[in-house]
Amino acid sequence: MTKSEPPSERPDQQRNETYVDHVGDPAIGSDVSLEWLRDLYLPKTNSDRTFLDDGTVVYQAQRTYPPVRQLSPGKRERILVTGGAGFVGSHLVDRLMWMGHEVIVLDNFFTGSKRNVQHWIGHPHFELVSHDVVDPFMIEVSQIYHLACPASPPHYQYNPTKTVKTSVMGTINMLGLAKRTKARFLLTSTSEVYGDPEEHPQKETYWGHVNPIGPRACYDEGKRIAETLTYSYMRQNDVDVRVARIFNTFGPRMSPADGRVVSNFIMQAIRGEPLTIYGNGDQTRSFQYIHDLVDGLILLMNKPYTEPVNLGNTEEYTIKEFAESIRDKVDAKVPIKLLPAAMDDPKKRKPDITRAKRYLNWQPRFSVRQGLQETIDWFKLQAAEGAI
Ligand SMILES: O=c1ccn([C@@H]2O[C@H](COP(=O)(O)OP(=O)(O)O[C@H]3OC[C@@H](O)[C@H](O)[C@H]3O)[C@@H](O)[C@H]2O)c(=O)[nH]1
Repeated sequence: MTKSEPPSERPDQQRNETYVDHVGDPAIGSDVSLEWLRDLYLPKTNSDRTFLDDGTVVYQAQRTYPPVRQLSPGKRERILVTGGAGFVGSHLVDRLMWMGHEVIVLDNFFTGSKRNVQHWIGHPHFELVSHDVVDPFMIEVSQIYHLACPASPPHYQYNPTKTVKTSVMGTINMLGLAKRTKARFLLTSTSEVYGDPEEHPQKETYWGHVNPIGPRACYDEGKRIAETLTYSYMRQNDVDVRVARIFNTFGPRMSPADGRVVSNFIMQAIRGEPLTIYGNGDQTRSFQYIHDLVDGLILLMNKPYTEPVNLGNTEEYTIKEFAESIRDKVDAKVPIKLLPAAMDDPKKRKPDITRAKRYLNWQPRFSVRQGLQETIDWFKLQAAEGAI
């Protein structure tokens, strides 16, 4: 693999923050250099495609795959990742592949994209299956990371009944599979189970404040029942379970049409359009960079802790501050436009990560600043290639 330099602009150094160049945990073999990961989504050269002057693109068959660790067959897990072609799923797949495991991805490509995992297609350790988790799926595996579900508010509200079906039937199907194969099962739940929280920051012991009939309910309540199902299978059927409650996460491979705040603001700034704030911008969110989340998910899967665990960064911003910070970073001279507030939009959100620290020895390493720079670099590359 070619050794690449860190990006020329390192704003973290301006604030004397540490520049993260390694992620993962050597104790479980998930440690890897940021260079290796960056080569997958921000390659120095495009070895797999050529853009021609007539506006066409020629994709070439890849001759070599990214290097992966050698793992003895006894240590190699067969891992199913539902939603593995999505934003979070594809980064998780990259890391599991790096670790030397065998990975099977299920995705219905509603919000996921084949392009996110194209660098693994044909690899002897990798399989991509087009399948909707609402329908049962039979396979022999030793671990299941169950991610499949639209996660951005516009996507999950687009077809709310389908979102509920995905959470309920999809989770039953995957828990059934875990029960039959005795696979360890990890549910990716969400900070949205806390609703519009009356406790701040949110601890895992907080029961939440969710409107069961509002526009967000299909996702919030869907994930809450997915958690209920997970612990029912644990108590009733001895399924070995893990539950991660994921807080706002961003990074390369977020779909530009995703509709979440990070991708919206970056795309708007790059296009020179006003940044759209819903409400007055005083609502807060705490944003974590994708590689931190992946570290947390793999640690959780590999530790014996079965209660829900918050995974998120504690750096909390108002949406107004966040808009200004993205505008500065992209160096865009665009106005901010206030739009009506979204119904039931949580007014504040910040994780208490004491549990993750104690039981997983995990805490975020990336500053929002470094993560944003890498994400902006990625969106700019997509725009330059005409992909967005
Ligand atoms: O263009 C935009 C988009 C969003 N926003 C605001 O920015 C905040 C964050 O919105 P996002 O859509 O990014 O994400 P939300 O926090 O509402 O939901 C997210 O929560 C946690 C995850 O499980 C999910 O990925 C997602 O549901 C909200 O207050 C929203 O109203 C804007 O002001 N402008």
